[in-house]
Amino acid sequence: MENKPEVIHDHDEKKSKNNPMKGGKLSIKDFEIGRPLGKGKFGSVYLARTKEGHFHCAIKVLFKSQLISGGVEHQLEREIEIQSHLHHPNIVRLYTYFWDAKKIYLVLEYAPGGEMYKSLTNQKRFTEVMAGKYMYEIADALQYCHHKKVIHRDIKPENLLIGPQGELKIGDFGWSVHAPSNKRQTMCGTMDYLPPEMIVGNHHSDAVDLWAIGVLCYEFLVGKPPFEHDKQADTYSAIKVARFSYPDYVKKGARDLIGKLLVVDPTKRCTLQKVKDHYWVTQMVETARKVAEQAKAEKAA
Ligand SMILES: CCc1cccc(CC)c1NC(=O)n1cc2c(c1)/C(=N\C(=O)c1ccc(N3CCN(C)CC3)cc1)N=N2
Repeated sequence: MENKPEVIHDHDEKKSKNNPMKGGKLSIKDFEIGRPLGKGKFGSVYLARTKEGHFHCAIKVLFKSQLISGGVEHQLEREIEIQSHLHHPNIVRLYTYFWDAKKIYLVLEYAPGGEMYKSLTNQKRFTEVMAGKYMYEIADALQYCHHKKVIHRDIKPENLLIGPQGELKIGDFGWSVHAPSNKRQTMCGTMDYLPPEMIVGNHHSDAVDLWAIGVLCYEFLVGKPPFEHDKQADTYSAIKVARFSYPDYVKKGARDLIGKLLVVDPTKRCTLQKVKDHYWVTQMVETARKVAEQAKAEKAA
């Protein structure tokens, strides 16, 4: 049976032509662009679908000029390098990217639930069940990242999205690095999530993400972060000694978990496995599962 390279080659050629996510050189012409989904500092994100196969995705359009004036082009390179190799249900997939003369396009997984911070703002604060379920999901995603030696370093509601089943998805790896790192970039935006070791300027490890999910859990339950103060100096001094208080409605289980994450000494913080196994988290995940099951049963009835 003679070898038929041209047939095999054509077959591959057809596959990559039909499925633009595979192999073929992509351009914005391969997509139909839908409504704008969000606006960020360096660009906007649009709902999109491939012309061939109608594959739904989100395309983030970044202007080269803005990246250069922001001095963040290598940060984008790192973000692409890191996020394109992460495959986890609670992390937004970066399928591929391409560029033209003026712009860079990131083809991302579409998260139809929208932005976590808007959901938190609209609801003021989440129920314990939602907060506990989100804590399990983000701990699972970060455990996967840390296992691959990736530290996120910028966990906060603004970088989180909501998936088709209401699940949390980490949407942005702009500040992530390969561990261990003592990279000190000029931080922009809020310092509410900064851990003591990043303020004092020491070498920091993946434990910075443990601190951040402690702040996140508090903000999910209370509607604002634990160290928020009008004056930046007050925020810093509260963070350095982990000084914060709870409103009365925050219950024992949640206080126990947060208290094990917001620990000044990074080596003493609760591990991600212990977060996933924490009695409050497992209780909330189980309740969320039952509520979802009940809702599905009612829908089917
Ligand atoms: C440029 C945007 C940006 C800057 C910085 C960080 C991030 C990550 C969060 C991003 N977003 C980003 O990369 N994104 C990647 C994404 C993505 C954003 C996204 N979806 C949405 O943004 C979205 C927004 C609203 C929405 N609806 C609102 C109204 N509801 C009634 C129905 C649902 C539904 C989906 N899917 N993949």
